[in-house]
Amino acid sequence: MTDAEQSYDVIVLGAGSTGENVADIVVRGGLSAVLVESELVGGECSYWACMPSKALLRGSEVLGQARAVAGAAAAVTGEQDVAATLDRRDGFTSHWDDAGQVEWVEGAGIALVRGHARLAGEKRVVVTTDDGAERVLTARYAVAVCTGSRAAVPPVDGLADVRPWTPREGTSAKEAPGRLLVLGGGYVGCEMATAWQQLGAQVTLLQRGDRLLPHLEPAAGEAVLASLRELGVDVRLGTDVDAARRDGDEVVLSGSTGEFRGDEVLVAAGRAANTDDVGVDTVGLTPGEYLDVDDSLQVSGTTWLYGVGDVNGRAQLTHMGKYQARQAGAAIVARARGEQVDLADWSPFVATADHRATPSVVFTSPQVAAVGLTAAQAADAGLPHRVVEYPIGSVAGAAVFADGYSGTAIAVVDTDREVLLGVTFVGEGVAELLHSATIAVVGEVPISRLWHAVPSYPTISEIWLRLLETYRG
Ligand SMILES: Cc1cc2nc3c(=O)[nH]c(=O)nc-3n(C[C@H](O)[C@H](O)[C@H](O)COP(=O)(O)OP(=O)(O)OC[C@H]3O[C@@H](n4cnc5c(N)ncnc54)[C@H](O)[C@@H]3O)c2cc1C
Ligand SMILES: NC(=O)c1ccc[n+]([C@@H]2O[C@H](COP(=O)([O-])OP(=O)(O)OC[C@H]3O[C@@H](n4cnc5c(N)ncnc54)[C@H](O)[C@@H]3O)[C@@H](O)[C@H]2O)c1
Repeated sequence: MTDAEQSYDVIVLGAGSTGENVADIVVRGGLSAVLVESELVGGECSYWACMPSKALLRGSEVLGQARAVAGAAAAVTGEQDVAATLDRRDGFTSHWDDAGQVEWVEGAGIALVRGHARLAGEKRVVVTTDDGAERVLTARYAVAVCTGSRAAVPPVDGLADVRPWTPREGTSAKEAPGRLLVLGGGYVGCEMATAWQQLGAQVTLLQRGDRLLPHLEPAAGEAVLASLRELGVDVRLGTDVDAARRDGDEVVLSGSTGEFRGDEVLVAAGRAANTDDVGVDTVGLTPGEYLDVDDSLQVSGTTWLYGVGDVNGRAQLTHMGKYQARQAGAAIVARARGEQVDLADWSPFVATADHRATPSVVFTSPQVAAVGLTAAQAADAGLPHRVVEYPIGSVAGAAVFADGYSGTAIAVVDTDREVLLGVTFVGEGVAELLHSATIAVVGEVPISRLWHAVPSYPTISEIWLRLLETYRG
């Protein structure tokens, strides 16, 4: 080590929600850690993803829920104050200032270096700081790459040249665009179309294939499609966009179903791994690819390198990145102490839930809350299963929640073991129901025991009872 080099037990590349948690866990475990961040401490979730997008959606959701209750609806006499909603969004992002998160990092005893980090061989990282200087960091035990992901711009002719919005612009725009084209009908496309249409834009959503939210139960995409159309969004399924151009101030997309014009286009077509400029080639890996990791988040073929969060492509959700961070952090600490790390499913060192029980919520109206396997995934996995479905609107709690409540619950039951493989709820306000399902799936609670988990009356949770009764037949 030269004088200019600094050594830490653990180096963490990227101070998003994942990297922050890896660093925190290893420091709590008695190791020293340094976080390297090239942009804002807190990463996408805080500034350009979860928090601003949910803030953009929440006002419209509250208004919709009030309008769905006779009596209360009479009080909704005005329109949403869009400027105030955008101000509230700006508050959640701390006006894109990370001072609060930096304070947390310092308070947690984690060192912070600002700059662009690149691996430079085993356990060695070179950071290029904003003034162009280089700092060399070496790790005694481990390096965790938590550099996340960015919007993937699909190979559509001319798309990169029309300066499309990515989710960054889609969540941080200072005003609603007049006409917004949304390319992609997955999580981002459905949420952002729901948000901006209700904040004054005229949205056209273009999605290839025959449904929205294709990775979820078909009922989810159907309900969100109906609600987007009711809001006035022009949804075009079966539209594979293959060319883009600017025509004066307009952006024009062409696809298999015609030509579409707007003032802006939001690309919501999936993510790409931030591994293209992180020096992974210096340790024998291919830049641009997701990091291939085992269940303790250790990069295959190494003993010191970890890939945690969006960068491994396993489950690109903030809560799953933080879960992986807790598991990887525990594994790093144990290995540093020379302890054996148990790689069996559900051990304290592995992220088994990535495969078996990933929960997610799409914050559209209705919401889609899902955990574990869909029916199609259970079939693909060759698991013996039965699908049980029930309309949530028939439950007393739902009828009280909103007049004419409409929703669906779907449970996928493993018929050999009589446990739940997956559950999906589609309806207003179902996000908070999801954790009950996650506990049932992770705990592999037998159906016979779930009968004793009595939901309170009159809550939407009574849907559990209806699902169990339907399964029993
Ligand atoms: C519009 C949108 C809405 C979303 N909403 C939700 C939601 O509601 N709930 C949910 O669970 N998930 C949501 N997600 C997904 C969620 O944002 C991600 O899963 C999460 O942010 C990933 O965290 P991460 O720390 O792994 O990566 P990031 O948050 O991407 O953090 C990586 C960090 O590494 C830094 N970095 C990259 N390269 C380098 C380098 N070479 N040197 C130094 N630093 C580097 C980056 O600047 C960044 O700060 C949403 C995503 C989008 C796009
Ligand atoms: N609420 C949440 O938890 C939340 C919200 C937003 C994002 N996220 C995370 O971010 C990830 C990325 O979201 P996303 O919506 O960008 O990706 P996605 O994979 O969910 O959806 C992208 C969609 O774009 C379509 N598409 C791609 N190229 C196309 C083309 N040329 N023409 C027409 N359609 C095309 C695909 O068919 C796909 O359905 C999600 O998978 C999720 O992990 C989570």
